[in-house]
Formats: sequence, C-alpha cells, structure tokens
Amino acid sequence: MSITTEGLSKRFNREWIFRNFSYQFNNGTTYAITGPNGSGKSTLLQVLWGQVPQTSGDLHYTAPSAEIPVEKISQHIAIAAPYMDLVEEFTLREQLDFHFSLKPARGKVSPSELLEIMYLTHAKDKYIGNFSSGMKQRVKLGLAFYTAADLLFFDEPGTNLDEQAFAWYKRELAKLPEGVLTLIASNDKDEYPADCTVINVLAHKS
Ligand SMILES: Nc1ncnc2c1ncn2[C@@H]1O[C@H](COP(=O)(O)OP(=O)(O)OP(=O)(O)O)[C@@H](O)[C@H]1O
Repeated sequence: MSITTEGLSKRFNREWIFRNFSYQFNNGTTYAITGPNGSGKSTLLQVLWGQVPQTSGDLHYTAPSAEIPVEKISQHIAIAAPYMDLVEEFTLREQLDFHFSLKPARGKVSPSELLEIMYLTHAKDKYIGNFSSGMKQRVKLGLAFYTAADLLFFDEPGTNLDEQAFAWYKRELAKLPEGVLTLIASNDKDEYPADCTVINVLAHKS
C-alpha cells in the first residue's frame, strides 16, 4: 500500500494546519510525523487515514494491484491513538473477540496468543474500564500490531508505557512484516526508528 497526496491542505476555521502537502508515502516504509504540540500531527494522520476530510487537495491509496477508494480504506488500516477508545464495558477477552470479528488477525494469531504477546493473559477477564492507562495503551498497540493491515498509524505510541512496555513496543515495531506502511506521529525520537523518514508538519504550513 502506498499513499500519494497532491496539494493536500487542511484548515480549521482561519488556521491552516498544513497546506499544499504533496508527497508519496511508500509501501513498506516507516515515517515519523513530527512537530511541536498543536502543530498538526494528529490532524495530518486523521486526514491520511480518511477520518477527517481535507479542505482541498487529493489523497490516493494504491495497493499493488489497484487504487483503493477512501470509503474502503478502513479495511486496510489499523490505528493506535489516544483518542481511539477501547470499549470500557468489555472484558479484555471480549475486546479482542470483538475486534477480530471485524478485522482479520495478522499471521492468524489467536486471541489467546495475543494475550500472551501483550503480557496481559492475567487480565483477560478484567473489564477494560478497570485497566490502568498503561494497560489500555498496550491493548491498543497489540491490536494495531496484530491486525492484518497494510497501513499502520500510531499517534504518540509511547503514551503511558513503562520502560518494559516501551521496550516491547520497540520490539513489535521492528518485527512488522515487509510491505507494511507505518506512520508514527511523535515528538519523541525513541518512539520511531532512527533510520525512518521524518516529516515535520511545520515545514508544510504554507
Ligand atoms: N476539530 C477541530 N476543530 C478546530 N480546531 C482543531 C480541531 N482539531 C484540531 N484542531 C486544531 O488544530 C491544531 C493542530 O492540532 P493537532 O491535534 O493535530 O496537533 P498535534 O501536533 O497532534 O498536537 P499534540 O502534539 O499536542 O498532540 C491545533 O491548533 C488544534 O487546536
């Protein structure tokens, strides 16, 4: 999967968040979206995954065989972001079953295997609403890593993770299969690979 933007622009009220952003995000590549608080990292990600409409410009998703229309892109993406909520009323096991009833798992990993991968088997019958913020973040990341998606979006992935969980996040990131396009919005260099392509939103304000 690749994403091509042509003159992509987003304005909230009178403020241009980014303007005339033309770029090709290539298949199998990892990108960091950087910029200070409020510069537009989350907005750019949300426009790129088709949730927030752009003010002007074009956005194209291309799979190896064909172009994918924006209304079908949700089948190809996985997202872990602070504003994407889990279902608080579900137990963890129910959350996993629900998620994988909507989207297939990467490498046919089973919910039990994913519980182990996330180091959360002990919490499988606990309600998500009673999880700590770090546990919730591990679930969001685990679901994103193990959904069979061509496009992965992470917004502030290290939020609330302790040292051990952060190391786990880095290991899982490094294990992603070739061919996955990964975008990471972050201001923390540790959250994205040192050799990835960095795009600073501030460079696209005009
Ligand atoms: N729905 C909205 N309506 C109006 N303004 C918005 C909306 N969403 C975001 N903004 C504004 O757009 C700007 C960019 O916000 P955004 O959340 O994309 O920044 P960010 O770089 O991700 O910030 P942070 O590092 O704090 O997460 C901010 O000024 C914000 O107030």
